[in-house]
Amino acid sequence: MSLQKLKVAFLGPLASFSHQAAAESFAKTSAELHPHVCFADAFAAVQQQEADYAVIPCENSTNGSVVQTLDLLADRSDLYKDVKVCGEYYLTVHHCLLVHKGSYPGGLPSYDGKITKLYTHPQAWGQCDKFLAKYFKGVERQDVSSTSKGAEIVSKEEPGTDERGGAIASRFAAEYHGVDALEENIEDRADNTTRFLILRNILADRTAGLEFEQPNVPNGGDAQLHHEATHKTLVSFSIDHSSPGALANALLIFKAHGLNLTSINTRPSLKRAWQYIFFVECSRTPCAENNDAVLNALNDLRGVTESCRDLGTWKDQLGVSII
Ligand SMILES: O=C(O)C(=O)C[C@]1(C(=O)O)C=C[C@@H](O)C=C1
Repeated sequence: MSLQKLKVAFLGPLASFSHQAAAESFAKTSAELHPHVCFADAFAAVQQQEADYAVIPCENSTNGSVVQTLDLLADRSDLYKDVKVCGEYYLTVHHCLLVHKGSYPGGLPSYDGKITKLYTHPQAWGQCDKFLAKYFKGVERQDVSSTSKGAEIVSKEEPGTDERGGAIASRFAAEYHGVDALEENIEDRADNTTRFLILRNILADRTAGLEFEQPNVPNGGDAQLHHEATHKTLVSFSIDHSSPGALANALLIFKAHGLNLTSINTRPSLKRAWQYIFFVECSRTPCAENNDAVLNALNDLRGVTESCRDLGTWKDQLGVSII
């Protein structure tokens, strides 16, 4: 293995939640963290082996799937054919409403209703529904490339203009961009958590032997040491929509190989309206008898699907089972 530091790509600018997830998940290594302006650039960096890993959000416990990530995993134009998932990381996400420094020294009680525009990443709106409905009903919302980008925009506002902005981002972003938090913990649920996928290039020798392990396991704690983690696998496929039972047949294959289905997502195929790419996640507790279960299931799936792709297997950071 080369002595060069590991390079980890994430959605920037610095102080995004992706930055936090990348820093925490690679805390035990002396990895270099590289911000990218969009998820696609982080995927491309891994495909081109400019980065060893990318840390990409895929799902939030309050607001569901990150569709931008599913679309990149769908890889309809074969741009990221060597990119696979090798790990996951769960980050508790606390949002703040950030405003230009000094604009409301009295915090939320001193707010005069004059914010005309809110900025954040599209995923964050649905995580703060209740707070936004209570204080910012009808205020224009502008999607930006990340929560940290929103904080940066607010930090650069010219004071004294009619346009006043607010950004939804982390306390870390407030400190990094030098803006104030009008209110903290504005997420609908205190347990608001985003799951990040760790991606690597399967052709890269440098990362082949490394197994990703979350340093601060959310529910397992010490018990994890005495238990065998389950493994998760992500597969995408498309089927012949006109054939009755095509989807049922594909799903039955997972059962036949002892793979437990844990989630199903879809995205439009973009070949024909109302036809889909299916994303199936399944899990198994590794043992001698099921070592080849994923391989065999994929072989069988190829027989009943139009296209099928193995998107990787990794250690489940939540589920533990007794050996
Ligand atoms: O905008 C950011 O800070 C990100 O890292 C992206 C992202 C996401 O897409 O889910 C990450 C965590 C939060 O759920 C909100 C936004």
